[in-house]
Amino acid sequence: MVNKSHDDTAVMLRNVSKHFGEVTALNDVSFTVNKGEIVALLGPNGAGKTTAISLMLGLRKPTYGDITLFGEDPRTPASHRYVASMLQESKVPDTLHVREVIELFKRLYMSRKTVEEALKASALESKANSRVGKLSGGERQRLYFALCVVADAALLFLDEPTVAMDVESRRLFWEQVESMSSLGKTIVLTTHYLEEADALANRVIVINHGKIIAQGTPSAIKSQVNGKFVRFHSSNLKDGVLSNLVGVHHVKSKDDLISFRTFHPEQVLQQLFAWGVDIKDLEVNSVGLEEAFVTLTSNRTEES
Ligand SMILES: Nc1ncnc2c1ncn2[C@@H]1O[C@H](COP(=O)(O)OP(=O)(O)OP(=O)(O)O)[C@@H](O)[C@H]1O
Repeated sequence: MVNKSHDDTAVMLRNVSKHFGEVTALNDVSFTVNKGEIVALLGPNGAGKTTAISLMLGLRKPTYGDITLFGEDPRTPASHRYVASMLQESKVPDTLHVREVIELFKRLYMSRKTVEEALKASALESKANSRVGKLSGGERQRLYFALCVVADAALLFLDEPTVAMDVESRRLFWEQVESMSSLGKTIVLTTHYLEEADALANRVIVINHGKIIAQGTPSAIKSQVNGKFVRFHSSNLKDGVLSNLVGVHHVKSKDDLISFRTFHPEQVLQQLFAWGVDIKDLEVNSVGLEEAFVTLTSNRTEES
């Protein structure tokens, strides 16, 4: 039984599990997405991200648990008018022209957005009269995004939306997603580009083996493993010196370039200086989201 909600919740999953025979793709997952939020689902291959999207879209039925979109069951036609999606297996007929497909979606969603606006948002103006079958992989992805733009739906599900896009297209896509969010659209995306989640998402939900293992703002996720990367050149650092220091991890050395991770860079460097280690071109950087993600999903624990 689904409860109607009239609050700020756009998406709600409560104790959702999905089994495919012996495989547990999602295991007791609960989260909400508020109206206007951009939430990124992150996780390694097979983590359960696409399964979560397909359940939220009502394409599959959860084995256990409840899901609502704006208080409605996603499998009821009523909820479909709010939603547009870019899925990994998206397809449109190759023989249609780009402009025709966008026009078709505009009519389907009875949207007031214009075809020109969608072409511009996806930088496809010059391809408007090309057949879909002639588009490159990246242009095809941009077409699927143009369909989301023209649909003008309140809620967007984007499953690995920037796969095959070049750097410039990806930047344009980020700008467009941000501007849609500023207009109050709610966006749920999956991505393997962790810098994308860092750049775009208000909140990141990290999934591994069908379970949520962390969630929060990108900086909160990073702070869960808030060590520093230290890198420098040295001509006289002896092998094994760093590995024997307490709180120094992942020591790597190649020729005279040394790198390691630590929660206490000041103390470690002070010690090295005191020992007369020659240190040049020193860099101390915060751990990026990518590193945080790898650490979280590989279940490594490190003492400080
Ligand atoms: N239709 C299906 N039948 C059987 N098993 C499935 C099915 N769909 C997904 N799975 C399994 O469920 C698990 C989660 O898959 P899912 O596609 O949701 O992962 P993902 O996080 O989206 O991965 P990727 O990043 O590779 O797209 C995997 O073990 C997958 O093999």
